[in-house]
Amino acid sequence: MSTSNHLLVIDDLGKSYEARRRGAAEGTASALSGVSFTADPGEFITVIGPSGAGKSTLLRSINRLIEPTEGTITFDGRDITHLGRGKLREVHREIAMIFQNYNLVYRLTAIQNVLHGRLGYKNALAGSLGLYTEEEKLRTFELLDEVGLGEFAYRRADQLSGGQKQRVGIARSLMQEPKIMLCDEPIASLDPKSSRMVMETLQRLTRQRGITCIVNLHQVDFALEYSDRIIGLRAGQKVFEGTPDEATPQVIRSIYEGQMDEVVDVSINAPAAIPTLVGEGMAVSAEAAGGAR
Ligand SMILES: Nc1ncnc2c1ncn2[C@@H]1O[C@H](COP(=O)(O)OP(=O)(O)OP(=O)(O)O)[C@@H](O)[C@H]1O
Repeated sequence: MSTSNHLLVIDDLGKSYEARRRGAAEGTASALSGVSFTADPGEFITVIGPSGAGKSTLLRSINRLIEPTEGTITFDGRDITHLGRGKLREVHREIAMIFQNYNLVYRLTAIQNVLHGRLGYKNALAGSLGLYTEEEKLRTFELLDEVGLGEFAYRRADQLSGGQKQRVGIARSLMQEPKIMLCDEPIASLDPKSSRMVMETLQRLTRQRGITCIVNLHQVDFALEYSDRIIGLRAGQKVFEGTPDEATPQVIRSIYEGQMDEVVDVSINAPAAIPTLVGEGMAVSAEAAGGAR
């Protein structure tokens, strides 16, 4: 596969875990196998698939929070698959990560959390003493404004709503000046209205700043609504890659084969795709339509 011109090239990526459960035979279990795709600047890509399909494994392998056991990851023209710790730390500045549980320090204010986005640029002493430049401090205000949280700058993180916490997480990741944002189920704990705000914020960042977003989602409707491209995983393998228009109800059904009860339809305003599936006798959890997993 040519690595030229793409921001990210994932080639034949695989991950096997040691299977050493009590009573089970020793060996390895494949969580991800032969996954290849590319991502370009400013693209909004979602990864969908049933529980256990390998979505988190894929996302976390890209920045090597999980070490892949096969394949290569080329980021910005550089093979980072086997990069040592020091060099990887430099690369991590440009690969931000957004987590389902926000990963904020709750006793600190929104601003202090956003400043933490600069830690990757500081030595250990400056980081632990919280030595930030005036420019960096000003930047936190701008970024909190940008995600609609200017008035909450001095609010402790534990006094923010879930959607606000996630937007602080997004502002913090922007402090890194990333080229790519990996978002692992960023809206799984949020109600539909907050989910929409977070998705709109992420989409705006890709459009306006040319940041690439790769987002793991359970909410198929949101994937259809916000993505430039959708990747479907099933049992660790890529079984679909295409535009939302190409992700027909039939395609969605094939990705979730036998697990349609996991399809989460959160869209109250545009429930176009899922009712078609329900109409064909597929089960969609009524509880799931509330947006939480
Ligand atoms: N640390 C681990 N050790 C062994 N197996 C693991 C480990 N982490 C994940 N797995 C397995 O790898 C497979 C893929 O898991 P992964 O969490 O990537 O799926 P997922 O699509 O993100 O699921 P979910 O939507 O439920 O979060 C699953 O079968 C899971 O049990």
